[in-house]
Formats: sequence, C-alpha cells, structure tokens
Amino acid sequence: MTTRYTDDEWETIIDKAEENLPRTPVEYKAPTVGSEEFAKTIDHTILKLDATKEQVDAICEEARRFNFKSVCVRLKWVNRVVHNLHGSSVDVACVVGFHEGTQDLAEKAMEAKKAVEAGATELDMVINYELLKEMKYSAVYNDIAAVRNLAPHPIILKVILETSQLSRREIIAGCKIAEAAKADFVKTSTGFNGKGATQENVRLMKGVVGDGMKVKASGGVKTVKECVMMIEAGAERIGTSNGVWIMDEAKSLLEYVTHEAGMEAVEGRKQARQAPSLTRMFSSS
Ligand SMILES: O=C[C@H](O)COP(=O)(O)O
Repeated sequence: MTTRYTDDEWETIIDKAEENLPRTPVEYKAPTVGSEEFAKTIDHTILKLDATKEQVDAICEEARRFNFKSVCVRLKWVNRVVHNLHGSSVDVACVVGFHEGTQDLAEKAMEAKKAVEAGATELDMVINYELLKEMKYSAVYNDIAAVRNLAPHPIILKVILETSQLSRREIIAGCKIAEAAKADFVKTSTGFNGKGATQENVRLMKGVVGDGMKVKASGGVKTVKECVMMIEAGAERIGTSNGVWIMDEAKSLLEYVTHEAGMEAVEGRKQARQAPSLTRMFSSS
C-alpha cells in the first residue's frame, strides 16, 4: 500500500491543524428534545462481550420503536440485526477492531469486509491508538485506508479515537489522519477504556475536521442534558447504550413542561404560553 504522507509530513499537517483551530468555540443547534430528529442522532448500542441474542433482539425492537439512527453491534450479531431491522429505517452498524484497536491491518480489514457482506452499512473502527501515540502516523493512516478501501461509500466509516488515551495533539493527529483516509466520522470513545465523551473533546474534534466530516460522541452519554451538550459542541451522532432511558427522560420532561405551562394558563398565573423549549433548558449558552 502506498503511504500518503511521510511521518515528518504528518507532523507539519498536525501543526497546521493546531494553528487553524477556531479561536472562539462554535455552538451548534441541537434538535428539539424528544423529536424524531433528536432520536435520529442516536446509535443504539450493545457491545458487551456477553450480550445474549435476547438482548440483541430487544435492542432492535427498541430501535424500531424509537426510530433511532442505527443499532451498533459486534460482527457476530450483524446477520441477526439485519434480519430484525428489515423494512425499518434503522441502519446497522458494526464495530471493527473493538475495543483495543491494536489488531493488525489484515484482521481489521477482514472484519470490515465480513461486516459489510453481512449487511452492515456503517462501520465503527477503533484507530490503532498505540501506533498513534508512537507517532507512527503513516501506519495509522494505512490501517484506516485499508478498511475504507474494502468498505467504500456509501458505507459510513467512523473512526474511534479513544480520546481518554490521547493528548490534545494526538486527538488532532487522529482527526487529520481519519480525514485523509476519507472516513466520514471521527468518534470519541469505545465506552470500554477510561472516560468517554467530553464536550471539550467533541469541540476540539469538530474544530479540526470542520464541515467536511462529522463527529460522534460516545461512551458514558446517559442523559438528555449530556446529549444536548455533545450536539451543541459539534456532535451529529450519539453512541449510547442508554438510548431508551434518554428517550423516556425526554418524554417525562416534555410532559412536565407541558403540564406546567397548562397549569399556569388554567390558574391565570400567566398568559397561556407554549411549553418552554427543553433544548434551550439544557443549553449551556
Ligand atoms: O460506541 C458506543 C459506546 O460503546 C457506548 O458506550 P456506553 O455503553 O457508555 O453508552
């Protein structure tokens, strides 16, 4: 495989990306909490090694019910999930190199190929962050490019950086390499190693990739408020094993604010008004 840049050239690219980061944080608009658009930010995820077929089936039923964006599973479940979700608008995502990211290139490429053959339309691959930390940028690029070659568009390729293991500069490097390898998303975390998504890292990643790529926040996202915070920082996708809890929380909150607005009108406390925007309630601005 040809290497796109030398490691020295990569250093220069990373320096430039660092210099070009936005000086002031950009705030992105979150969809209305509990809306269809909000549900479509969620990749409903079950990745634990001891997942059972009953749990995987339940996740698929929930994803259909809430109309989530995708169900994200390990390779062994892809066939089953494709079958379960047939006829729905929920996509099938499969992890690759999960969760260490250190598998060799051939193994990751084969896993990606099998996932696509089984019907996955999205791949969430773990970057080889050990190599990234050793500044072996060309090797990291080759790893992602090999998967991209075997899984061309319209397959969606997300590159998991495992931000808890990386310095700020390493996160910037991971984003630039994923971008050069033509991935569609950079994703924060596996949820299996250290702290998951943070607003700060999502903002940094979006600052590096700009409009040309998307960011997925994952790992430890459990509440409506955390979803809104991640989206406002630049995430367009949320990977979570707590999707049902989040949608139930959104529903309860909507019922609460609607009831409060109604009570105020009935009691003449204030003029009747629309329920306040939950998205605004949770906004950090
Ligand atoms: O890719 C998604 C993550 O594994 C989900 O992590 P979580 O179980 O902390 O929500």
